Amino acid sequence: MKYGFIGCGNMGGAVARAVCKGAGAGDVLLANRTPAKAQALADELGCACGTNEQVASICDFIFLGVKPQMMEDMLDVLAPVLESRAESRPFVLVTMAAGLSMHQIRQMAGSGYPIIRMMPNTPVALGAGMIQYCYDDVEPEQLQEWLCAMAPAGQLDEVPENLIDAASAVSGCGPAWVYQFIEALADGGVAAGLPRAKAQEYAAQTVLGSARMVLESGQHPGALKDAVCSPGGSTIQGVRLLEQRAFRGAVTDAVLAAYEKTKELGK
Ligand SMILES: NC(=O)C1=CN([C@@H]2O[C@H](COP(=O)(O)OP(=O)(O)OC[C@H]3O[C@@H](n4cnc5c(N)ncnc54)[C@H](O)[C@@H]3O)[C@@H](O)[C@H]2O)C=CC1
Ligand SMILES: O=C(O)[C@@H]1CCC=N1
Repeated sequence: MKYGFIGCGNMGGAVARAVCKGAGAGDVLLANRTPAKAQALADELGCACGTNEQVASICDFIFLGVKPQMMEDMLDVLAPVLESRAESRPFVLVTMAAGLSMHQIRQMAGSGYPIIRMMPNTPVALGAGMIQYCYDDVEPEQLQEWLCAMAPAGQLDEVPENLIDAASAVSGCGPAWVYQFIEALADGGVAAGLPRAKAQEYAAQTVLGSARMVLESGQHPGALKDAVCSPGGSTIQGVRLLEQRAFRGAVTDAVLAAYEKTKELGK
């Protein structure tokens, strides 16, 4: 079995979904503390389900999808399993844990195994994720194989490890704040008289289309904003109000608060 997942929650489950597309479900093995959760996802994706020990024993890429605070206890149990196979059947650890460095994961796993550290986000579930990654001691063929398996997850960007925490605070956490914005935009529409379902559709499609404009036009977001604001029109009144309420400063501070907390998780 090539790809194994330990922890199939919101993020591990979304990545497993992508890898089933990229590598084929027949090459994927899922494990979770509550086995029924892994079983339900395995049934849906058409892949296999097993135990942490099985993933650690037989998979070539071992995705670690548990919370950072649970990583040490989880790996403590698996360290002897990893050690006993390392010589005969090498493997790559793949961590997605916020705040934990490759060095820390290796210490917890018991040795300096080849490792990929990635920072995905939940839109990975739809193939629309943003994933930063870095690695150490991984063979070029192994990396290529991993990149192929991960391709259906979304945009992959290699970065030095010292940028992962900052990236996590933008694209790892960012979906939560975008959902808050969509909810608020829809609430405004409902307040102005739109039915809820229409308000939500209009808000979400607006965020999707605006994001595509930024990515595909290459224009600065400020210039794109200016193109919406007619002189003496309605939009600039909303811009004025959001500036009064320190909208952009609040978002920037949210990123920095998340960045500081991410660094704390690694201590
Ligand atoms: N949720 C997100 O948007 C993102 C999460 N991450 C990272 O992904 C990792 C997982 O986070 P989530 O999926 O959000 O958490 P989650 O709580 O949804 O999923 C964690 C899963 O691990 C299972 N688990 C816990 N201990 C276990 C053990 N000893 N053995 C096997 N399974 C075990 C839990 O039952 C649960 O299903 C974390 O390290 C987090 O930092 C990274 C980027 C984004
Ligand atoms: O909130 C968290 O800790 C995780 C890391 C990035 C997104 N969610």
